[in-house]
Amino acid sequence: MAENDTPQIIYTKVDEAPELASASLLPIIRRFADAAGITVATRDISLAGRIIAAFPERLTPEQAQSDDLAGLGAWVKTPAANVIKLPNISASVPQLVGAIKELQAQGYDLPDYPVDPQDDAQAEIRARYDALKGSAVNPVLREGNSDRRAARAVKNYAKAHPHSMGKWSPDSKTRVSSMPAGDFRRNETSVTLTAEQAGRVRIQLTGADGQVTVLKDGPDLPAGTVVDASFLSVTELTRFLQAEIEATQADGTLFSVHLKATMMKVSDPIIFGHVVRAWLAPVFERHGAALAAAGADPNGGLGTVLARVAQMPEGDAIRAEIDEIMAQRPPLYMVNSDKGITNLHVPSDVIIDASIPALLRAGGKGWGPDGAEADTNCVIPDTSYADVYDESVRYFKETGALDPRTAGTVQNVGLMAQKAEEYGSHPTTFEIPHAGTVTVIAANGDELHRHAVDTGDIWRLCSTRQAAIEDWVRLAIDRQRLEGCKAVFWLDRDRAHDRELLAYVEPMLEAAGVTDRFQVLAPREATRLSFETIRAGQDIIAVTGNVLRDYLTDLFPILELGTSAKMLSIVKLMQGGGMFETGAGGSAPKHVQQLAEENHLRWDSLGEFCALGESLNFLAEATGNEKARTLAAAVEAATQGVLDHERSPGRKAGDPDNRDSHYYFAMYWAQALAQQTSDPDLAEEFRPIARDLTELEEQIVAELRADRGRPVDLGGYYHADPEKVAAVMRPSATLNRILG
Ligand SMILES: NC(=O)C1=CN([C@@H]2O[C@H](COP(=O)(O)OP(=O)(O)OC[C@H]3O[C@@H](n4cnc5c(N)ncnc54)[C@H](OP(=O)(O)O)[C@@H]3O)[C@@H](O)[C@H]2O)C=CC1
Ligand SMILES: O=C(O)CCC(=O)C(=O)O
Ligand SMILES: [Mg+2]
Repeated sequence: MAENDTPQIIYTKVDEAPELASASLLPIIRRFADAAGITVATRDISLAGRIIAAFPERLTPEQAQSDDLAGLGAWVKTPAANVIKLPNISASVPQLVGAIKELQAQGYDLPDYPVDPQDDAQAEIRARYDALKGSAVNPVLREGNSDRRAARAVKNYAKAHPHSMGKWSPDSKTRVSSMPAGDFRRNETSVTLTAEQAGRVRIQLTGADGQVTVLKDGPDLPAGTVVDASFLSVTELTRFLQAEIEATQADGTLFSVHLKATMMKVSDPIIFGHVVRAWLAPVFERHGAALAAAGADPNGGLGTVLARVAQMPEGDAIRAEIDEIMAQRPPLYMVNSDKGITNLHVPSDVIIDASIPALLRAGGKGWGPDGAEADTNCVIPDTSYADVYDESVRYFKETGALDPRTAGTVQNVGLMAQKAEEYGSHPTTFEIPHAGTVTVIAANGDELHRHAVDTGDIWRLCSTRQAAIEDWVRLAIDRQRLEGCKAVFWLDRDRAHDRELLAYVEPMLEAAGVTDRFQVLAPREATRLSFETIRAGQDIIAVTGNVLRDYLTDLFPILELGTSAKMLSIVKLMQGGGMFETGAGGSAPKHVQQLAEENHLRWDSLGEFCALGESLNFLAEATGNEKARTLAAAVEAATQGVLDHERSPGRKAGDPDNRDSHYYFAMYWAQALAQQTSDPDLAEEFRPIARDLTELEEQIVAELRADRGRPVDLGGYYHADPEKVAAVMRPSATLNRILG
């Protein structure tokens, strides 16, 4: 796999907008790093790259690719690891199928995705593809806990240049609705493994006839692991969804469902499928068997169902029935009203961590089928974390929108290492095949959990390791000591899992003598305190589990900074290495479409700039490379320059875009290196570069913008042509020549 045998920094090759941005930014980074003798290698963790690596035997030597994710997964467990990790696609089935089709069209002899495997060979193919589905990258690389916050300069910039905020009205009809009973939170049980219980657990389902099915022999869990089990009742879910469809009709609002079908890749597509089923209930009641036979799987979304119906012999009649039902339903919250893409079309189009904050920023409004904004019923079936959003909605109705000019900031310390909590649960999540009792049996035979379940219920086991928990608490203590601000553990004494965590947290705080510096609050109370604190202009640290880490590092940044793309996201790897994620958001699919149609890339690489500075500083600390430290200081100056001179990309074609911002970043970076005095060699090397980049500004900018406003050809979506991408993303011959 080696592009370079001993890289000092690995920059990930990903998908969509950040990958397009890399085509322009990475050559700049490499040119500058080279001056300090630093090698920056890439590893391909894109969806297309992972698909290619999964089928080596079917591809030509030119097509075949190594399994870079496995290599990186091993590297992050070593002290030398230094990774700049950009956001990648966590694929839903429609995205996976799209990527496979694109690669097939490019001549890759890949098998189709078997929706309904008919034999062992197909089941094996399906298993290989399923391993690539959903959040298959982040949990492998995140061998440490998470420290996410806005850099001081970024926060100050947001205060001085506030983004627009929608108005909140006290009589907004927007609300969050969740199951009244039978959800994961209410069914949760939790234990901490003793030394005797450590080892391989067994998960089994015992039917009414006494027959035992082993759902899973494993995983192996060490002593001290917090092991939770829970299930979501499908009967309760269906009842709840029917009631909410009716209630939405009565309220006169839009209907929307917000899930995390990417990270929760087993449970949430099933829940999403139940929403599609409930929405089209009469059609599924009448034609369930025919729809299933045609592969119209509601878990793939309304888009998949409609596409399959169109291929059925009786398709026109069923489609007419679907249209009739849709017309009777309340209006749906839309992903794209121009194209008729609803909330229910694709399970990965509406992802809760980004979707709800965007709605909150807009004053509680979603987009309806008529292209107009409207109040919305936000359906979040499970109550485990829905309180955070429910309290946010209530708070803004009471107080009005947050003012980004004066708001303080909520930082996050997140428990993430070693596939902690729900985000590591997909190998131990099951759609229950028949009614019975699920038990979890420890290695020594002790029964750890017992739940009575029904056909179709979604049962899962989550685990959180002691080493990860202790590392997280130490990180929280360190961060609080450095910031000196309020800090809150978002843990609920009424929740089984949280009580087990507190049994670790409280003695550690006590032993460190810092109990008085931390509060412990349930998510609802912690949400309110956080908003009250930042509204008063103060800062606060949210110390949370993995799901809230994800949710809050979009929620607060989107309200405070307008986006989570500008966040500093440090993963302090437990074996001593460092991983620097770029921002807290995703891969912005809409941005690719805009580039293809109008040659404008509105992706903001500020997250990459922040990660680069941290990565270089980390390298300097780890290896004593003083030039890396000088480069890092200059990166910080360049980032400040981009902010001070407002060189970030604009949203619309005609505005400066991502490429312009990279050019200015390079110019400020070179200027800072030319001006510094701690390393005369670097100053000497960058003086002519800084001079050329400064003096030739007009020419470079003209070349960068020459073809804007017209469609461009990237040669693919998931697997674009690198030469075509380079031509689009590096259009200035002058800039390319200066960078050599
Ligand atoms: N760390 C990771 O690997 C992550 C991966 N993902 C993956 O990313 C994909 C998309 O996820 P989604 O939830 O839609 O979230 P995104 O963050 O990609 O999109 C939400 C919106 O945020 C804005 N945005 C995000 N990043 C930037 C940026 N750098 N510059 C400017 N604007 C930005 C864009 O707003 P606008 O359109 O208004 O410009 C974008 O449409 C999914 O496949 C998901 O699984 C998601 C989160 C993290
Ligand atoms: O891995 C993913 O699918 C998304 C991760 C994410 O949203 C986050 O870490 O903020
Ligand atoms: Mg997130």
